Amino acid sequence: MDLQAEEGLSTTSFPVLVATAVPVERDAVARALPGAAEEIRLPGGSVRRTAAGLDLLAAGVGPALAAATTAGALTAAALAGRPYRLVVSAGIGGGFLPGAPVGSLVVADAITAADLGAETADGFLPVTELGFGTITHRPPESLVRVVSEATGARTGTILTGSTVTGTADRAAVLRDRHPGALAEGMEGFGVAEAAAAHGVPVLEIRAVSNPVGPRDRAAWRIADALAALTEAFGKLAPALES
Ligand SMILES: O=C(O)c1cccc(C(=O)CC[C@H]2O[C@@H](n3cnc4c(=O)[nH]cnc43)[C@H](O)[C@@H]2O)c1
Repeated sequence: MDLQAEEGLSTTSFPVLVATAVPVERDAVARALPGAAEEIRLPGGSVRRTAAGLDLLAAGVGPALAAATTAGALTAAALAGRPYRLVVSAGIGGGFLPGAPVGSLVVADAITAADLGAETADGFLPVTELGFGTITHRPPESLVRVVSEATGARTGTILTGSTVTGTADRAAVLRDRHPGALAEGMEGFGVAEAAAAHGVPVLEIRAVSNPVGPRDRAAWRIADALAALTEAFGKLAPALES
């Protein structure tokens, strides 16, 4: 169905775009939202429009694909005359212990690219120190507070990387560079870059499926984290609508 033809279906004319990485995360968010939903085709993907006024997008794994897909959805909505008023990057993620144990929820007060820069003989230099771009997007404080109060989410930096941390050494490096980090994912910064390009505020919410550290795939609690994501959006959707 054409996006423009869909005008007026939503409960709000300025809906919220929720970008997850994969369909199971999108479906976990959808389970929290009662009422009919409709699939809207876009170039490079599709958006699930819910009666709650949240459009759900499985934007892909990793910052580059997530940025490209999110930018496509933002552009399509703007061209259709119903631009999004907020973008939410949501999904499962790694949690830094002890601040963010498995099963907990984290909302970002800073969305930071952990590996965007250059290695030098003297260590890692972020792109900002090379004179380019940005490595951090800051969600509006008032919205972060709304999410935290509605869901009980812990507030801190969520790091974005193209590689899932898999060793204690790498986790220690990240802690050292980002003392405020509570969680790690692979999409938040990409989604935030797309939102910033459209002048739309962004949030990132991660349900913790595994600790950040030595890789132990068997210990990942993906089902529990997806359930936490559903519970969070059940509380969040009414708060975001208001
Ligand atoms: O290592 C594996 O065997 C493996 C199997 C299934 C999935 C993965 C992923 O890497 C999924 C990445 C996916 O989930 C988010 N995520 C979850 N935990 C973390 C983490 O500790 N660090 C970074 N990202 C994480 C991420 O946003 C991706 O969308 C691996």
